[in-house]
Amino acid sequence: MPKKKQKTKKTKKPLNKVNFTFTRKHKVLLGSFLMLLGLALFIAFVSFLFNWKADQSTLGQFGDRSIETKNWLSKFGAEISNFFIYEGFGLAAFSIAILTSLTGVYLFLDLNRKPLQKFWFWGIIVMIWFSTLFGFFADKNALLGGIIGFETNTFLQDYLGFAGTLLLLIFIFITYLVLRLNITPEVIQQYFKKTKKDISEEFKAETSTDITENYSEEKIRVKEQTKEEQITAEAKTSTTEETEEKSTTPEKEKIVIKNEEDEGDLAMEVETVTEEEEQEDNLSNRLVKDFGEFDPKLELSNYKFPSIELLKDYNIGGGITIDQQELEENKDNIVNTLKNYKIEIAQIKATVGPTVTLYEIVPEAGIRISKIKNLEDDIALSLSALGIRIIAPIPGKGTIGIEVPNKKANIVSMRSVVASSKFQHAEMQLPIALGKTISNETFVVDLAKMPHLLMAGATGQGKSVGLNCILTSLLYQKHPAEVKFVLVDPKKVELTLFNKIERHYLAKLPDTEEAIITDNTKVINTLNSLCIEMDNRYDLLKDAMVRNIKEYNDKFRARKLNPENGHKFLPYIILVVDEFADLIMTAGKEVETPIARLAQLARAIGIHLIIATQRPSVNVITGMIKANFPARIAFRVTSKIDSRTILDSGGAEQLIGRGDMLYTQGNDLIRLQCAFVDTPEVEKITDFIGSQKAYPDAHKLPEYVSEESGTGLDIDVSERDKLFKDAAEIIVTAQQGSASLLQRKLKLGYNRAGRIIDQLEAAGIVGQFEGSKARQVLVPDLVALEEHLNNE
Ligand SMILES: Nc1ncnc2c1ncn2[C@@H]1O[C@H](COP(=O)(O)OP(=O)(O)OP(=O)(O)O)[C@@H](O)[C@H]1O
Repeated sequence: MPKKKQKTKKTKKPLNKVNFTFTRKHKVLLGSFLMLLGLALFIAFVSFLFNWKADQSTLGQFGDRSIETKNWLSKFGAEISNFFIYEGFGLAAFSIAILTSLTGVYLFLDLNRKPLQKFWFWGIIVMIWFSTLFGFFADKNALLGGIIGFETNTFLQDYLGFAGTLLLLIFIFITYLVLRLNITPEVIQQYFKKTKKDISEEFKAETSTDITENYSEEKIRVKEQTKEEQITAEAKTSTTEETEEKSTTPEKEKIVIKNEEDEGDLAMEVETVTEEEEQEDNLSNRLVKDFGEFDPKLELSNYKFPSIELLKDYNIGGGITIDQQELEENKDNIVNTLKNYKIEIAQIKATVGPTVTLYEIVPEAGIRISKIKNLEDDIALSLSALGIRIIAPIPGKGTIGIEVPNKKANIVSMRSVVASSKFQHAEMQLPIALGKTISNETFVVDLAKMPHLLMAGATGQGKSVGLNCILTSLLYQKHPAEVKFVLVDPKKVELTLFNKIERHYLAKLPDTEEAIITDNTKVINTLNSLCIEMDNRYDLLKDAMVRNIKEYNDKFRARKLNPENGHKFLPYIILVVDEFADLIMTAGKEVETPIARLAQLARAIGIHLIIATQRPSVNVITGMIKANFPARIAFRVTSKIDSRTILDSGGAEQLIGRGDMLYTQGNDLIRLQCAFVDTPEVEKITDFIGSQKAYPDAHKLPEYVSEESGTGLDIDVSERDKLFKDAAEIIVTAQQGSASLLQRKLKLGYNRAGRIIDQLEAAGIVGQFEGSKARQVLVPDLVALEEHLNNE
């Protein structure tokens, strides 16, 4: 090492002309001088380019003051420019001016001198190189390369010829790039990769804000990602992408840092590791770039949503109409009745709704609201009208509301609510246009936020219409890829129309004929199957490190989840049970348990329940069910008790039927007129959808085999599951004895996967159940497995 140091020192010595024992003042002076000298040279050189011919004759007569030169720096300029440019290096001589100024700057600012040496060294090389190169064109313009350039060029050409000289110059150029600028093929490659990444990131940031939201989560996830996942992720890419993949692996970048402080020119190589690129993120970027975001609708990309024309317009004559006389009469009636109870009114205001008119009363000061509340029944009697509901006080206002039904109710058509901008522009996951409020506003709710709905009402009060209204709302907003219905209809008539859209929108158990479930035992299987689906979805969400279905699907769309690992786009699943009472009476706990389980847990994974019943008695709507269904709809019921069961308060018994309803999502009661959609309208919509290209089959729910059909541990070889061998191979390959692995890889239900694991245990392939840990795999590899199975 010391030898090397000495050597380099020697080579550099001639360049180091500045005496650094100078004091600071000297340096400033010399620095300023050199800066200005450099500038003077520059000016002189530029001027020389224009005036050299004119000044040619004046050269060599420096002493003769009478001879004038055109150079901007006169005689000095002409002489020195001639020396450096014409007789020297040609155009490249400009580097002398630059280097002189630069030296001045270094001295002036008292900077480290090491870089300066390098500037001079490389500056002179560049100068000679350029002048030699320009020497090729000396016959065209002698100034280009100067005499030195011309001479060097001719000298080289004499020995190497034209091609040889050119090749030598190219070699020197490469030497410069490599040694001076540290440009190597890897650096160039790295640069392009980085630019590409930057562009795609920019693109990504613009197109998907959600992705940026998830970025930090994504980062954590990628860090925690197992090696196995990475391998499978990579395996997914085609062979052509493979080469690209290799280059995206974390890569060591060598940066040569030359320690300027060091005596001599000892270069130190510092290995820095470039920021680990996020494998999956990167892969997903590339996939998105190549194929675009995953589009769940692609398979039915030509699907057309039903048009609004399919719905009937019931209010051809315009909006809501009410008789002025009826309004006056009702007002007088209210005022007089209250007067009888010594309640004076300060103000009264009417809001006309589709079915009822709300009279808002401000009582005179000093009248207690509780008094009015207590007189509710008497007032209703005195007004002798059906369906009066008193709201005392109206939440959020200091007024009392009296709702009086209109003599002639206006139908709120489904068409009007579907066409409303509130519904059309609803930024909701599962928007439902329920109907109109008392002030005639379209009422739109998000089923995903509810997250489950309990619906009750005596027969003939509008329940079925209500269900159709909900289903129609979703058909108008959601593509078949985004939502699937599981319909349970013990009455066998209400929902049959939806059979036509089975292969578009319905989900069913494998190996069942009918998608709409009318048989109670099938309901139990379906509910349990939904529980399996729920568990599976939770596994997927956990694996994807997301909290809910929306985030999951966003991530899947952005191709950040690998389908090879069982990931898929998850449609919302909406379970609709018409006539729940019937079901719970016949099946009891067997139905209640999975329903309660789903209601408790399914919100995050996109399974929502809508349960309707005629009899809202406590043995139908049990505490457990009620607790998990915060959103309720009550149509007219026959008794206050029923109203309490469904709404936790009275009121529903005073409704007027025909779609008049109360809606609550846990706090306030909202009176709504349900939108009316008639069977022929539903038929038109389902016909329209049904006539379009469909999926090959209804959406498959996971298989559920009831517990009773399960067998003990000492399973007969002949009774083994048909997928036993496949399962064994998966378990042995992965060396991980877990049922969820089988669920994912073989797309099985939990129970079946569990049974196969039991069979594997009986066969001695996996060890015993060890609580939360995965079972031990007792067979080391596939060859051993083959032997093991042959020896049985
Ligand atoms: N929103 C509504 N607007 C106007 N009329 C309605 C509305 N909802 C229901 N009706 C009227 O009430 C009738 C009964 O409605 P629906 O069939 O929905 O009752 P239901 O509660 O389902 O009865 P059941 O429980 O016996 O099936 C309808 O045929 C219709 O005439």
